Amino acid sequence: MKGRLQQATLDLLAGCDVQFRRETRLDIALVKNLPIALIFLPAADIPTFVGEGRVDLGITGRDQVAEHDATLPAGETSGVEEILDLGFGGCKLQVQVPEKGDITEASQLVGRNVVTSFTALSEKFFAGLEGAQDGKKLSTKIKYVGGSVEAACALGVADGIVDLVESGETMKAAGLKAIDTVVTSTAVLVKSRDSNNELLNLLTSRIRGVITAQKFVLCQYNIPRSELVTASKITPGKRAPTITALEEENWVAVSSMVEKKRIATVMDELIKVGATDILVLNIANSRTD
Ligand SMILES: Nc1ncnc2c1ncn2[C@@H]1O[C@H](COP(=O)(O)OP(=O)(O)OP(=O)(O)O)[C@@H](O)[C@H]1O
Ligand SMILES: O=P(O)(O)OC[C@H]1O[C@H](OP(=O)(O)OP(=O)(O)O)[C@H](O)[C@@H]1O
Ligand SMILES: [Mg+2]
Repeated sequence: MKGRLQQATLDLLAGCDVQFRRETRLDIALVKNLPIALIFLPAADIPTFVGEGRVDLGITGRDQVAEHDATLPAGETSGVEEILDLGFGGCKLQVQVPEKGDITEASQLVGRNVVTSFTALSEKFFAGLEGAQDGKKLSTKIKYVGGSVEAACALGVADGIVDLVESGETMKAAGLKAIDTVVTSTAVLVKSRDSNNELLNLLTSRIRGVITAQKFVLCQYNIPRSELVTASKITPGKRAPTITALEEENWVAVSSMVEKKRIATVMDELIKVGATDILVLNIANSRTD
């Protein structure tokens, strides 16, 4: 996880209490409080190292895993197994063409020049459009470039590109528009298919705990017992809400994990069914598996 995903990954490791000091210019670091080594690799190379079982766990983009898998011969199982969506690093791999051109759909690029860093996924995508069977030569010409893919159309190297889009600013600045999506991506935790050991499971469990904690808040409220069934449907919790009796007769206190992105709506609904004293608390960490 070198590059763009690095900071979020470092924050995640800190949340897991994985302690290490990385010497400048060194891409390997020994963890102080666990018998593991961390290796900082470019996102695109991680599926190869993990897939070959050289590294047990990896953090990279789902787009990179998909690109790696697309290079495998038909029928071969990938050595890379996705175990967790980490929620950050969201982006889309999209087909883009000049804004002021006559191309409006990807099929119009068939037989023309396409530039990308994701050649295997692009070949698959255009093979699909061409109805080409495995092994049949593609008429669309897919060329690899390592970076600044967005410059290819303006430089006359490509009629269209396949590149990542997050905010869309790069695309807009280069005078391009998206006409199709090849893959939607977020950062993922991957494991080597044949790796399985206690440390791997421990680390996975810690990472899952931190990610869950980031995704959820704890919602607490008081509600008349008569409304409990209705309220519990609004906040079912991860397993079930925790119910505590209040000193006041016929009232209960409820405490339940709620997805952060749903919390405003959940509070609106709770108010409607008679909940009072609604509190929302951040969760620093969690372990639910
Ligand atoms: N603009 C972006 N927004 C969000 N995530 C992105 C963006 N660009 C890339 N990513 C995600 O981060 C991963 C790694 O991207 P990164 O830019 O670090 O690699 P790179 O382009 O190969 O290297 P570099 O840009 O350092 O030359 C991508 O595969 C993708 O999953
Ligand atoms: O939609 P946006 O928010 O503008 O982000 C998308 C851009 O980010 C990535 O490039 P990066 O900065 O990694 O440079 P690179 O092309 O050299 O990899 C990607 O290849 C796009 O060019
Ligand atoms: Mg990049």
